[in-house]
Amino acid sequence: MTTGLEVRDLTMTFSGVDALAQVSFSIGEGVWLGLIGPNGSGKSTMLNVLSGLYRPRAGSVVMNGHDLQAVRARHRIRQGLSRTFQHPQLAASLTILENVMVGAAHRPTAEAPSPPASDSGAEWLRRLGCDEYAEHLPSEAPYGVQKLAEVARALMSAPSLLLLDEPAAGLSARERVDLVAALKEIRRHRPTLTLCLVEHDVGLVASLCSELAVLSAGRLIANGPTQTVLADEAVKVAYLGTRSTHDATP
Ligand SMILES: Nc1ncnc2c1ncn2[C@@H]1O[C@H](COP(=O)(O)OP(=O)(O)OP(=O)(O)O)[C@@H](O)[C@H]1O
Repeated sequence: MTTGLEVRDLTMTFSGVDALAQVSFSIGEGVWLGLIGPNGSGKSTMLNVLSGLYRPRAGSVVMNGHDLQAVRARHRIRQGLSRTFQHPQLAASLTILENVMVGAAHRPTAEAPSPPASDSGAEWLRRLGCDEYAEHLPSEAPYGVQKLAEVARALMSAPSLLLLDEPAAGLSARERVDLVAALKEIRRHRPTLTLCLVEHDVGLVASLCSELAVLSAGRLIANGPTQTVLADEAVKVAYLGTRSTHDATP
């Protein structure tokens, strides 16, 4: 059985226009892949297809050897696929810690029903540097903490594949530094976690991901080791809109 994620010939069409056109790539188990591309290139559409919110017109998504086509969005989490959203979707009436604990209710059946103490909600909040807000409501916490709380909630479901949709969007420079530290902490504690990171901050992506996949107008224009992809002429053109001596490398 192949572990990790395999995306084969995915096509997603809105009103006759391909938001994704025959996109194929794979992410090996434990690999962190950055999915980048200009505005409107199809990154969020890809995450929505992977998480089952959108049904593709063609193609398949295979995770750890299982074809997810017939698996509904809400059941994919029990198969080990978890995600965050660009704008954190936390329950307003629950504390940050209570929100994080909600993730434990969606652990895969193969996992212990309740996480070990070393993987408790409080422990993840501490690792991600936001434990001081554990008992606060989301509205009382900084935006960066709300975004990290959503990541912690996703981790509580014990995913083998985590999809992060623009975790740095809306964060201050300081919060971005904290985010990178928090994500590195996740890698330290979950070395087998496979991660797909959608993000506009290419420097941040390059500091975390060993591989990149680049979308442009719904097509995959590059995929491979981070530094190789960033040196690719087609990638520079997609980002800068012109062939030039400027460097897309952060
Ligand atoms: N629900 C939808 N209905 C119609 N068109 C859509 C829908 N979602 C996305 N699109 C279109 O699909 C294309 C890809 O959009 P998508 O949001 O996936 O791009 P993106 O790379 O995530 O962009 P951004 O970086 O700005 O978030 C765009 O042309 C967009 O207008």
